[in-house]
Amino acid sequence: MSTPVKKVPIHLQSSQNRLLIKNGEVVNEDGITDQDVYIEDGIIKQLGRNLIIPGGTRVIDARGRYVLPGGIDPHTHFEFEFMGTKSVDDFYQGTKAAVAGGTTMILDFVFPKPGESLIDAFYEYRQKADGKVCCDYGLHVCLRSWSEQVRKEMEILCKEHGVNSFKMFMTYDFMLNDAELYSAFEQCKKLGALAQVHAENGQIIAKNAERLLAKGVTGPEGHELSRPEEIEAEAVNRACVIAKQVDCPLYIVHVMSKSAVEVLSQACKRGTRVIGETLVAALGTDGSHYKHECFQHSAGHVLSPPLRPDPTTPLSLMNSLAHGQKVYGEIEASTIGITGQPLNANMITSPPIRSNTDSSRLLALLASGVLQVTGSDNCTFTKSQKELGKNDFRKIPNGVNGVEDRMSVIWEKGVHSGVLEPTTFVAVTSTNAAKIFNLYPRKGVIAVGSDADIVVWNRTAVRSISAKTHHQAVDFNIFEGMECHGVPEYVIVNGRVCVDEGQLRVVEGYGRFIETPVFAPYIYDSDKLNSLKLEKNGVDNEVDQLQRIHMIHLDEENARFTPTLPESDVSTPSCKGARPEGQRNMQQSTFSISEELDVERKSCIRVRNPPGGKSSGFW
Ligand SMILES: NC(=O)NCCC(=O)O
Ligand SMILES: [Zn+2]
Repeated sequence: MSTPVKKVPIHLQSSQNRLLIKNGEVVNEDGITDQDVYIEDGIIKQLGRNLIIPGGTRVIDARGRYVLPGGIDPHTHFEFEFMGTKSVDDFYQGTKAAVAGGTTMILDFVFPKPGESLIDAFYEYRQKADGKVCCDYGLHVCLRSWSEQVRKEMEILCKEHGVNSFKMFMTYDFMLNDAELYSAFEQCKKLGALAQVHAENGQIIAKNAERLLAKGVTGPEGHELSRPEEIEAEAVNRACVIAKQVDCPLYIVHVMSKSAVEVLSQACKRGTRVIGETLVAALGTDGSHYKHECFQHSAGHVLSPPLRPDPTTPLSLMNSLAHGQKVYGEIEASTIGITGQPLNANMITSPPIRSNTDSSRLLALLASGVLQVTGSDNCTFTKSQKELGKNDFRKIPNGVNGVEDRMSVIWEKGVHSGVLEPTTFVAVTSTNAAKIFNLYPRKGVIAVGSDADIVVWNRTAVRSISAKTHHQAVDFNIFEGMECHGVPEYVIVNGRVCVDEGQLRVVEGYGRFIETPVFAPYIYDSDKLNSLKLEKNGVDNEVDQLQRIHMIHLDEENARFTPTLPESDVSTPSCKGARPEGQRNMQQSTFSISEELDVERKSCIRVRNPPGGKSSGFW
């Protein structure tokens, strides 16, 4: 079977396009600067004010707006065959919705059928996705069993197909047992890949569910009752313990509860190398919906692990995201000496060694910063699909929306409400995912040489979320009615303006599969990442810059330049496949979006790294 690599028709390529985003404030994870951004051939070529640019360049006036790296959603399940049905957002509708919300790259999960080879399943996903995606995408691969064959195929996927992460489940009928997890983690470590785990104790859930059903609890409330917080926390702890035995970096997907965060904190203190991802669902809403009298409403909120009834959960998770950033930039390694692993030498900053009491306090802070990434886990089922579990909560297809609303909801609940800095928002919605999955600095940052995946963010505009107006295929939205300050006014995907003054203009098949090389420096060698000096406030020194940007890719293969298979296997999406939602001549003249939102202009960097530099590493 050939690898389905596609070429975008020449008239849809962005290579000839030139774009200047003028007068905005560029927000990266480490600071906010007043900069114009000049883009050519889908790449950021210059940053600064008063740039010299070619005539005929389209200009977007971003006065009063933030200019952010496009969102990276590390967790989606488009057209996923699961629980006897298939999620309704496919790779077209799902990535279209992503772009509408300011996300310019997603990572989905290859899920093999029972007994199917991982490689075949990977090819099938490439075939499903390549002709449909409206933005760039990458793939994690799920392990639904363990065998020698799986071990070998993991190696092939890493070495030949640009996969660097494998997800394992501790629940569902395809869960791995502890010994199997141990072996899979060993193999991840050997390959330089990242082990991802869905942490819930599946055996206990099954027993709890039987008991609840026997008592007559059949509705969606039984879903959460059968999988309380400690079921999640126990599995998180177990995954951490197993990973630590083989010193394998671990990524816990969808951390949904305060108990799970607490366990993660403890594991960090013991030196486990663990990254926590939480979901926009958990940050934006809670488990009170399971008590709703309408089945469609409560079932519409069913996902695993479930939303938590404790109403303090969303804010607590948001605080953990906020701490993660602050702490990693501020704490001196020698202060924490007793932890061993969590901090690396690059975190050493100027403050003096503190007292033991201070040390404990900082240690506690460090431990609380265990969440670094936000995903959507977008896995959408319509109201009628959710009816599959009308008489038995175990059969309600698990999953909710989020790919479109992730950025707005996290801005609203995080930045607008004063918990997150805009820089932290960028870190947890984009940069950290880019680093963890070895996409940085191609993705996740506005720097010279990076892909032009950019959002012009209007933080004063307000929109109301509704299933009636969202761009997803699903007929339900867990954030229905939420008012969000923060609207993506322009979304630029690889240099192409795909949201233009709020109008969605995506092209089906425009996105590319992006390889994720193994041994991500952020995970395995943060010294290397820290040695990278990005040009974030200067005019292009193009050759040097591009060399620096690409040097961190240990595997020199770069999906942008190198198709996975020979040219003969390259397939081109037909005209049928290319579905422009509206195109625009990017050479058109300058226009201004609004003068009235003009903010105080400042010509210098407003937010800086802490003295001594801010670490880029997690441990
Ligand atoms: N999370 C969820 O409920 N659905 C998607 C599949 C999974 O990640 O478990
Ligand atoms: Zn998932």
